[in-house]
Amino acid sequence: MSTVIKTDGLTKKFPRVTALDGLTIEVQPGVVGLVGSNGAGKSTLIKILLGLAPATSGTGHVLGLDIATEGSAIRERVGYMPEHDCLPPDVSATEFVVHMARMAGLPAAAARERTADTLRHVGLYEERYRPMGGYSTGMKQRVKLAQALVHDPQLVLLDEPTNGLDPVGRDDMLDLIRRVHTDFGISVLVTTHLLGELERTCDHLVVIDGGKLLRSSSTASFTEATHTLAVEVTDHPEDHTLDSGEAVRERLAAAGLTVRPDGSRVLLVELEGEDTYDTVRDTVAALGLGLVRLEQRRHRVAEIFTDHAHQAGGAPDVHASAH
Ligand SMILES: Nc1ncnc2c1ncn2[C@@H]1O[C@H](COP(=O)(O)OP(=O)(O)OP(=O)(O)O)[C@@H](O)[C@H]1O
Repeated sequence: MSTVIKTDGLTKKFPRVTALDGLTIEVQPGVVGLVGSNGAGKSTLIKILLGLAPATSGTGHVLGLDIATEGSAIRERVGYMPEHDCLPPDVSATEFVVHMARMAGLPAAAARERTADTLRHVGLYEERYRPMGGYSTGMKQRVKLAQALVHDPQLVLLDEPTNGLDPVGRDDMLDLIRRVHTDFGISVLVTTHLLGELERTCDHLVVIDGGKLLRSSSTASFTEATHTLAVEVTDHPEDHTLDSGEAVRERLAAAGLTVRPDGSRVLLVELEGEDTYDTVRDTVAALGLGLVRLEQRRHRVAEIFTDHAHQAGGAPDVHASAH
């Protein structure tokens, strides 16, 4: 596997703010998430990787090409989906994507053929002949994705592609992004400030905050199992005055386990060994209660920000998504 993106000490200073601060990352082929709160430096990084803006210091390579000197060769091989709405309202998706394909150097016939293919791939059919001003946000995002793919790039950089979409639209867009890689073998770098959504879509996550790298590792290692059991119990079938969560908590604590409540009927129990499961099951049964859930908790990507905020003394403004 050859490295897709590599930066070393990449720094971008604006007069008032340092948008990237000595960023060193390495991105392998696949679907990679670039996660960070608003203002973390994601869009700045993308523009520098495309050779559209110079770095203040540091170096970077995209598909082995130097961002400082080989910007146009990078843009030939890389597709870019910008964050903001940038579609002319009076032209149709077909006209626009054909135009972008011609700009990328495709001959007229190939541009028309590739446009039809990519618009079909992103799920735009009859609507593709209508002016884009009348499109929904989801349709506009699809056109933006199609124009990033039309010249058959090796890598696409997608800046907040789920922005403005409702949960269903978001899931559709994330499925589409996953398929860009599985169907065409194109590598993807996708940015978001919504943490949960990328857990299912990406192989690898790069988390940045204030232009600095917080963590870069496989999605699996972000969500690895913890040593905590989540236990959820039912109410007592007859005794409605019983606080079932509290009753279980007292008995488990008396049995020597470390327990803390997490909401009214959920307890987090430190896993001491395999027999912790049996102790929980027996305790719940002895109280005449039922178990709704008994499972080993997984780390959420969001926790990296919480952990970091504890160390740094402030919480970055990152939103956990509804997933
Ligand atoms: N052209 C510019 N001139 C001055 N400051 C800039 C410029 N572009 C970005 N910045 C600043 O650099 C920082 C990083 O911005 P950037 O747009 O890269 O963040 P982001 O993570 O993409 O967030 P968002 O999703 O809100 O765009 C911000 O503080 C921003 O205000």
